[in-house]
Amino acid sequence: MSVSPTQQHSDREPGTDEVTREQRYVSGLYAKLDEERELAQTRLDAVLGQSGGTPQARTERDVATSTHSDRLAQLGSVEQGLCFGRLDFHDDETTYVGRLGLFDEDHDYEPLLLDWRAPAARPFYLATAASPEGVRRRRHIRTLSRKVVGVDDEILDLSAADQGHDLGLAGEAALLAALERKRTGEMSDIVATIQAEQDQIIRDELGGVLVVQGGPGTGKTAVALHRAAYLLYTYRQQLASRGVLVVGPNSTFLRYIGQVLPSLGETGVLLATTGRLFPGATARGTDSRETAEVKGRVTMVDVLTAAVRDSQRVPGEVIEIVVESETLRITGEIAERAREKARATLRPHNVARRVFADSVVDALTEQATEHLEVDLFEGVPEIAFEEGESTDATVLDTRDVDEIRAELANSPEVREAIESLWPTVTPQRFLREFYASAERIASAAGEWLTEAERGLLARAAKSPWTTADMPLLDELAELLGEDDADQKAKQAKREREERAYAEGVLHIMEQDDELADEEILRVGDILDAELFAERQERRSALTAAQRAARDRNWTFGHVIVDEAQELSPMDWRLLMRRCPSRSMTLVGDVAQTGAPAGASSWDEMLSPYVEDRWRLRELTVNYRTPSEVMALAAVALREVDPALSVPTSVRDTGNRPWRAEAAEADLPTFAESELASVDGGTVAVLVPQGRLGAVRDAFAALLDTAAERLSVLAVEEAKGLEYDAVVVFAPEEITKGSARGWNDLYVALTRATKRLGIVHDGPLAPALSAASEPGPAPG
Ligand SMILES: Nc1ncnc2c1ncn2[C@@H]1O[C@H](COP(=O)(O)OP(=O)(O)OP(=O)(O)O)[C@@H](O)[C@H]1O
Repeated sequence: MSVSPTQQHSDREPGTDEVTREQRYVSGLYAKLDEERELAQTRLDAVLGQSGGTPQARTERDVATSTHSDRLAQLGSVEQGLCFGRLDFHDDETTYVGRLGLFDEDHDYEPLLLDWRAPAARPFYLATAASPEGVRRRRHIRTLSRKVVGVDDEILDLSAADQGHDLGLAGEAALLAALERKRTGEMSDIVATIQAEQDQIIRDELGGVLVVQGGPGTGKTAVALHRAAYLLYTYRQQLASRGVLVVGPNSTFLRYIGQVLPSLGETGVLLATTGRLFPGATARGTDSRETAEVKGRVTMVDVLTAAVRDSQRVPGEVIEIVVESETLRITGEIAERAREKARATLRPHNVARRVFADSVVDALTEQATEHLEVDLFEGVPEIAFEEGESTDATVLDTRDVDEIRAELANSPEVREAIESLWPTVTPQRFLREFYASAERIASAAGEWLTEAERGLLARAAKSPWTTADMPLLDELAELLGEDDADQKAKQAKREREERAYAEGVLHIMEQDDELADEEILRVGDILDAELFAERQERRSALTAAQRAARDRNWTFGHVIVDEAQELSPMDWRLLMRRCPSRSMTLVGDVAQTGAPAGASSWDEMLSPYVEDRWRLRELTVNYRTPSEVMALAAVALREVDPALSVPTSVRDTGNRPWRAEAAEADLPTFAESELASVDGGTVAVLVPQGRLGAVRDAFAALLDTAAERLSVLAVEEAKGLEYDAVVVFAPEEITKGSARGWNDLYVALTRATKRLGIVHDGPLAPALSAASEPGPAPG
């Protein structure tokens, strides 16, 4: 059974004196918050005011600066809704719950406010009348800025246990108020009203792969983001240095969720689309669905491997190189031998190139020294060898040979010849040249792709990168590798220097310690030089997230993927490289898969990486979409898979979805009427990809005046988003747009928080017609 917004369950209507009482406490908390801010600011100012001093003093200052700045940012982010809950226990204890922890230093650091992530705050989310966990009353405190505007109480005794809470909702009044609010185009946090099934997921252990499956609007995105905040709070030491990565389907979606983590006081999380996960290339173009599907197949690994091998050439004709009037020859045999040696190392292409080059230069050196010896002996009368005298005595000693070798290796002609046979190449250049050559595509992909599929890969060298290219570039980066021997030597030197410096600092600090107190743990006991050097690096001005964004080899402490069903097998290979520890949270809904290369089962998606070692949690309650809208969406879901059912909606609105037959040009009229109905809320018009251009043209004038509240999007772009009212245009065309057309329509129909309408200018499936009612006439 759903609960209508007017049916809010407050067990007792708390009077105004309760509000006044809570105001007093909440005002005290804000006063404490101000005090903490002032303290952090004073400390920061003091540190910033200092200058000069020893290297140790500078290091300490840097650490202090970043600590106080972080604290200030955190204290600044919790201003809205600082305190949102209170628990009264049977033993007369009272606890307040909020966005961060505040303590009373004058009274033994007694908690004034508990951070929502602290274990002691858990009953706020989990306690029910049937299992109250010692809680007598749960109170939601509603605030506007610093003012308490209301409280909602639940008394958790058994008499309340069967009061129709069939969805097991905690804090229904506060929850329904949160769900009824107008959407602004930015997602809000749900910290005050997290439900028990969501809390279990948020606080699930850090290790291993956790899959969260749930229908539309069940809070998967919200849960994923709160989990990021929870993990950073609970495992800060482990995660702060490696960072947490949150992957979303597109940049509109990332903008939509961008404010949630900062509002929870967390700024060190890297948000990215897969199109941004290859440093050094940015996806600006789009592929057709068919091309994206081919590029996403795991067989692309074989194709690229073959393409890289094809680039390791044996010359058709002997390459002649004239060095100091001598003609040296790279024959097919020499190149073949060098290639075999280099491939036998199993090293990536650019790294194995040294072996190839060495082998060719060796062969050329042999030719050159042979010539020289012949020249030296020319005209010298033959003298018979004495018995026992070596017959292979050479005139050139090893130093001469080394010199000749070095000269050959550095000669531009030799280098050019080697480059033509085994080029040093970046992933970007390789892929551009590959796409631009039908011949290379045919040679590498002949065994794996049909002619038509190969045709989909071909494109001009100057075309922009696409999202589906990113995992291919990443794969190539692995296959090609980087000959970074010189860079590594420099890095090792820098690390040695840093360690020596850190040892110096520790030595000074230890001397101070010894003078101070023999009993106290000394710095060296708890921090060795290596760790200290690492920390030095960590406190560099960049956060882990920022450093990770620039480094392809960065591995994250935890990776969260939203809309995980959309990722292709090639995307997964890239992501798994970024998270060798396999500490991951994957949230999605296989019924909403739109990408042709996306997954239809979690098992199929994950088994190549973790076999069956992943755990599944499900979300079953829909917080976004009212039940009337879900009844219509269920029509689309049945077409996706008759065995699936829609999640249960928390709310009814009494508004059945409407339908109207009208042309593209009439859409703005419907949108205007929806804008009026949602009174300041948001409206989206979702259309088939092929009609987007024409529909946007029709909306040019309206978008000028209502851009803040109105979006016109192709269905694919609406993934993960929500609006107060949604108008879906040409549903038949959406379903016919791709092999996953019904999934796309299901996504479109489940974006509305309040109202849904369908406009069609072609036929409408009878089941869709039956689940809606005739709506307004156009104009
Ligand atoms: N416990 C909660 N309290 C208040 N609001 C909630 C709660 N859980 C979810 N919501 C709200 O429900 C809406 C849907 O949540 P969310 O976008 O996370 O769902 P989703 O499962 O990711 O949906 P989809 O698969 O359709 O993208 C959001 O507005 C979210 O804020």
